Amino acid sequence: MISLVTDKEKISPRVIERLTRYLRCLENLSPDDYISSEEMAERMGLTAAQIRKDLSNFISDFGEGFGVRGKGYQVRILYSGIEKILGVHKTNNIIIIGAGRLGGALLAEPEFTKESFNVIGVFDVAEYKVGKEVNGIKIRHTSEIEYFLNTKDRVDIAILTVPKGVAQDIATTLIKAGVKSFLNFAPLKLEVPEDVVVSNIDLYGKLQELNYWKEKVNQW
Ligand SMILES: NC(=O)c1ccc[n+]([C@@H]2O[C@H](COP(=O)([O-])OP(=O)(O)OC[C@H]3O[C@@H](n4cnc5c(N)ncnc54)[C@H](O)[C@@H]3O)[C@@H](O)[C@H]2O)c1
Repeated sequence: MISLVTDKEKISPRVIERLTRYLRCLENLSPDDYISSEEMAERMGLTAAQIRKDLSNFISDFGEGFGVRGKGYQVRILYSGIEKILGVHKTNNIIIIGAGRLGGALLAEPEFTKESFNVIGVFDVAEYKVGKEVNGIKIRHTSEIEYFLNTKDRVDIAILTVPKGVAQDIATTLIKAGVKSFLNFAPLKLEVPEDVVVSNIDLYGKLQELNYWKEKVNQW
């Protein structure tokens, strides 16, 4: 229905990050309402120009932008458009490797029972965890991964919540079996081929960033 990237090469990761925030901003609004870039900017602590610039990277299937002159963006259209850009309007099958503290917490997250991000498998090496269920999903032994990937549904994203020392080997095995996207929590840079994407989550790094900005704000 809506939204094509005009030129993927030009889209920076920052724009994609802001798109996910736009979705969060829109999801509490009435779908039939319109919202201006100024109102969105105020709600999100951004500038209206930034929002307009981000959204101008994309066009609708009708060859138009998202906004309606004098009215702003219709919530429903902008929301579904951004979902389409991000690919979250379709089901993404996820596996989690490492059912420890972090993996267990992610599994308990209700977002992962939604259709758009659907956890279809969880793997761990600890025998005493294998066979247990978390959030209705049975933990399988890591040795079953390759069989699982060859026989079950397509896996779109693998989340790595394993110790640093085993993460690369696991990623390599998964890549050989066709997994192309990783959300990596292990504190190392995964070596992956060009056609594989990795998003690293580093909470400690975020705290350091925050600390920098906290100090800056105190100086202003
Ligand atoms: N990115 C961040 O901000 C952040 C924050 C906390 C932890 N971490 C990292 O996330 C990872 C998990 O942390 P945690 O606190 O959940 O650890 P944890 O020890 O509680 O869990 C790790 C799990 O991985 C399993 N495991 C070990 N080897 C495995 C293998 N070969 N195959 C499958 N499973 C295996 C263990 O049995 C355990 O259940 C660690 O690498 C940690 O450094 C990152």
